[in-house]
Amino acid sequence: QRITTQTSACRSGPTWWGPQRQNSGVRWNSEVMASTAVKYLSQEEAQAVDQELFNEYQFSVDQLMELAGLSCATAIAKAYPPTSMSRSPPTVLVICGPGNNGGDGLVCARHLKLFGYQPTIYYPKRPNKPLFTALVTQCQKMDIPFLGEMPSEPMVIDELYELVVDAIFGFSFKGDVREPFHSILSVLKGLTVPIASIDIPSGAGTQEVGWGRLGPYPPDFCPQV
Ligand SMILES: NC(=O)C1=CN([C@@H]2O[C@H](COP(=O)(O)OP(=O)(O)OC[C@H]3O[C@@H](n4cnc5c(N)ncnc54)[C@H](OP(=O)(O)O)[C@@H]3O)[C@@H](O)[C@H]2O)[C@@H](O)CC1
Repeated sequence: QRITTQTSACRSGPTWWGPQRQNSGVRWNSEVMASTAVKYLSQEEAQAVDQELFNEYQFSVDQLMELAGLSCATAIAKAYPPTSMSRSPPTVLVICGPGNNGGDGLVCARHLKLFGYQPTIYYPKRPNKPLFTALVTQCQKMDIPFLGEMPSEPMVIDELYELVVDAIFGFSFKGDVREPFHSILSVLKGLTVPIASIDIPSGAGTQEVGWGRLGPYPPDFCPQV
């Protein structure tokens, strides 16, 4: 079943538990499994999958975040191979938000570095939790720089980076975007370099399918586990 209700989270393939699982309210029939088309989950469905993985399958957030970040870096490397980019190594700006979507971005940056990219992270609002401080330390130990300020002009980002990873908000975004993220999204809207949004385009949480704050929704490229 193609899921085309409100606010959707992008998935690059069928979920791993097979076509018969229906606990999350998402049906995967053989037609869907055979299809290469992208499928979408509503915000509620994505949150239900999240709860199922934590509660029923007893995954930890660290496990899922590592898989999510690695999967996103892998998808980016397939869509934008280092050899296809003009710089060597290709420069990537990873913008991380205050929740788990931002954590996915930190993991993604670490794996992008291993895949031959040169990531730089902007992480303006950092939760004071061991998981996130550990992820920051791991990036620092890999000599991934953190920006003190977001460039205020889209043109500056276009000149410095070949790709931007949007790891600002995932499926828990709601309401109107608050600062500093409102200004950040305004800058991102003016970019010409590609934006890879993790899970969903940030700010799309309450938007109808068809239009997100970062542009047409679904976007061209939106990796997830
Ligand atoms: N399910 C899975 O299997 C896995 C899911 N994973 C990932 O987790 C993501 C969901 O993570 P999440 O629940 O932490 O929420 P997320 O969207 O990152 O942001 C929450 C933060 O945003 C803030 N905020 C909200 N609205 C705002 C506004 N209008 N303006 C400004 N701020 C606003 C809010 O702030 P608060 O309201 O608390 O002040 C809070 O700090 C999911 O999309 C996927 O990427 C993987 O890590 C693991 C595997």
